[in-house]
Amino acid sequence: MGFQTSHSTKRIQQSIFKAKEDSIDAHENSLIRRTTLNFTDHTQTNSMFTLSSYNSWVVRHPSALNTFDRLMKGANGKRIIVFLDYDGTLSPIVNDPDRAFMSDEMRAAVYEIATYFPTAIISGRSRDKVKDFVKLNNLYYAGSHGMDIMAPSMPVTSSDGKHFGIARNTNGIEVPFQPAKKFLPAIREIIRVLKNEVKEIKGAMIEDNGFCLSVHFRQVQEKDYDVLEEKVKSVLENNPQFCLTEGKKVMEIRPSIKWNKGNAVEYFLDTLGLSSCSDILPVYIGDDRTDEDAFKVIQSREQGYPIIVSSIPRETNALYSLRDPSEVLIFLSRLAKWRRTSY
Ligand SMILES: O=P(O)(O)OC[C@H]1O[C@H](O[C@H]2O[C@H](CO)[C@@H](O)[C@H](O)[C@H]2O)[C@H](O)[C@@H](O)[C@@H]1O
Repeated sequence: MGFQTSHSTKRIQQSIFKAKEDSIDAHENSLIRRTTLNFTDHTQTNSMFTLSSYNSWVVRHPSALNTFDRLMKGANGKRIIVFLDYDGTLSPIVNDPDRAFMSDEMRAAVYEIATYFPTAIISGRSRDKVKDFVKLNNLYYAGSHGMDIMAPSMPVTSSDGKHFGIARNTNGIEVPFQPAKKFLPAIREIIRVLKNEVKEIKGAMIEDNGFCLSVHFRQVQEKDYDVLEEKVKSVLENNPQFCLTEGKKVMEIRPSIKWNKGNAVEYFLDTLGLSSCSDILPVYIGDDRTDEDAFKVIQSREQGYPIIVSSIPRETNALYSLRDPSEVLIFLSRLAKWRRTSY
């Protein structure tokens, strides 16, 4: 890499660096678990340090399971709305993105939750793909990090002109809200170019997420990171209307519009007619950096529970935490039971 790096190059470098941090995170994660299981392990000193940093982090972001009764006390008389991320929240992170299946138990828990509370899944995946994984019809879906929303069929009442309401075609049939529609041809072209560019890099994979795309490198050898970075960089330089965000061993290319998972939460609340209600309690559960936008929105409303899924300490706008999808399942089951038994 030369000395005179452009702004976008720096952003890509930061992204790759953060993604490398994720591999450290994963390592730390396994150390935490080993410490829990085996105190005589020779990595004990490091692990103990990691465990103690987790313990001090969880004081600031208390477990939503340990504080469940307190949270439910605060929910009494309120209308709960549930927002769920998919990967890393409802399904465990796996090597092959096409095999990130959720368990039947999780599906049953989400189904029951959605019978009691308005529920939406907000994913970075394409809306169709996440729906294919979840396979439930009693909830709402937003794909492409909120850039493709199938919301309730209520008219939008937002007075600030920010939202455009539910679009309908001439037969009165609902169509999704898609604020990045005009970028579709460019996205298709970027996917075509990148697929061709990375085909020689073992393990690299381009995922079409509808209004954005993912460049996966979970299975790429570290020696090939730089060359992959160069390829993504040159595509971005030719497409300045797009930007890069990062997730777990993935670079995501998306249109540079001010629309994210936080806007999607606001949009759902608007279309549900709940935006200005003082008695609502949105619960948002997510594990990724892109979920931080939604955590911020919920925090700024000063009503609701933003919950991060993480088994390692992380900078976050969430107030509460759960360690992994298995804890998400316990939380959702307890929430359903609370609703079943308290009404
Ligand atoms: O918003 P999400 O539903 O959390 O989607 C974010 C990205 O999730 C997927 O990638 C991640 O999970 C994969 C399967 O476990 C894993 O292989 C990958 O390394 C993770 O980054 C999805 O494939 C991406 O397109 C989403 O953007």
